[in-house]
Amino acid sequence: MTRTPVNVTITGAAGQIGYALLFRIASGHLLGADVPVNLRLLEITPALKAAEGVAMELDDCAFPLLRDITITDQLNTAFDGTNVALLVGARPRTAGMERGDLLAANGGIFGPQGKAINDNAADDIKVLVVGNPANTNALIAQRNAPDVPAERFTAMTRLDHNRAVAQLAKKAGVTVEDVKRVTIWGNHSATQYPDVFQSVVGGKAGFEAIGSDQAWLEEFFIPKVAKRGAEIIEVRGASSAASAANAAIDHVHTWVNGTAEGDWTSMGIVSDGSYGVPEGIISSFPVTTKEGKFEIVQGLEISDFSRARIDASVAELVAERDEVSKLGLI
Ligand SMILES: NC(=O)c1ccc[n+]([C@@H]2O[C@H](COP(=O)([O-])OP(=O)(O)OC[C@H]3O[C@@H](n4cnc5c(N)ncnc54)[C@H](O)[C@@H]3O)[C@@H](O)[C@H]2O)c1
Ligand SMILES: O=C(O)C[C@H](O)C(=O)O
Repeated sequence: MTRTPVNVTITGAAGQIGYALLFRIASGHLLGADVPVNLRLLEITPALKAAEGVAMELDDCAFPLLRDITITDQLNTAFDGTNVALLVGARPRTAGMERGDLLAANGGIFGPQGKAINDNAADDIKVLVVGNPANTNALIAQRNAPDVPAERFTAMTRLDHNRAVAQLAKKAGVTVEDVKRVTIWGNHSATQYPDVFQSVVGGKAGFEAIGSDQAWLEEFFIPKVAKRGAEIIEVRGASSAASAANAAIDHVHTWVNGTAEGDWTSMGIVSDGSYGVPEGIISSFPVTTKEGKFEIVQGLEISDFSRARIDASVAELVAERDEVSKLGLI
């Protein structure tokens, strides 16, 4: 194999999502079965030993595509020549913490990481932020990387997208491949709006395919998808890990390799003002991707029902942006 390896940096590499992610990256699921990778694992100092243990297991898999593993607690080393950065490690919310405290704690992580990406990463860097609050953490990183094109910073709403697809397929009695054009709008939080009105399910308009069941949509589907993260925490006793890692793989794979003809995906991206979402915030939109670039799907008709829900989630993002701005993080 003669291809130059792609440098992939994973922060929080010794955590739950890291453990579910690394083996799939090393076996070719992120970038393709013919793309060799170098892995850069960034962890906080106390977790370096655990990261070494994960690296030992990666070695023991003898993955043909895995060329090199670097384990470090140094930002400049972690992002040196990085082509793809998966920013997973974050400060979780703990008891008694207000939103402002959480944003400030994460600002201390994502600001310096953005700067290190700015100063060290490869010219074609693509960044996916998974660590919560993902949209605003991505905004902080992006604003601290003024030399990197803003569109290279994205936040993960693919897990929400996949959750919506799965619920729609179940309701309509079709397979997940038969569910297309679902959109997650807004924030990766309970205010997000999973939109079925543009979707195509089993070849029919999505709303028709769910029996035009408005009550199911409002009382079951929307809260089920928007609050699924909390439901997983309650039932599993820990936040989603394998499904989050799977969504991160899907997000980058789709970004690099393109969306299927006639379909789209959902990504948290810097708004260009489309659909009335204020320019500059990182909000989820319907996007198509091709050759490593994405475009917002334009011209969708937005009903009053959808508009109110998009606006509510966007208002939350604006409030988060204002808060991190007040804290001097952007
Ligand atoms: N966007 C989504 O859809 C989505 C879904 C699931 C989870 N998440 C979020 O992903 C994050 C990680 O989840 P997890 O289950 O892997 O958590 P985890 O606690 O198991 O692992 C997090 C890891 O990050 C490391 N870390 C903390 N600060 C760091 C820093 N400054 N630099 C490098 N590493 C650092 C920790 O040492 C730990 O190993 C959480 O914020 C979680 O809420 C997001
Ligand atoms: O970690 C969380 O708070 C939940 C997570 O973002 C999820 O959607 O599963």
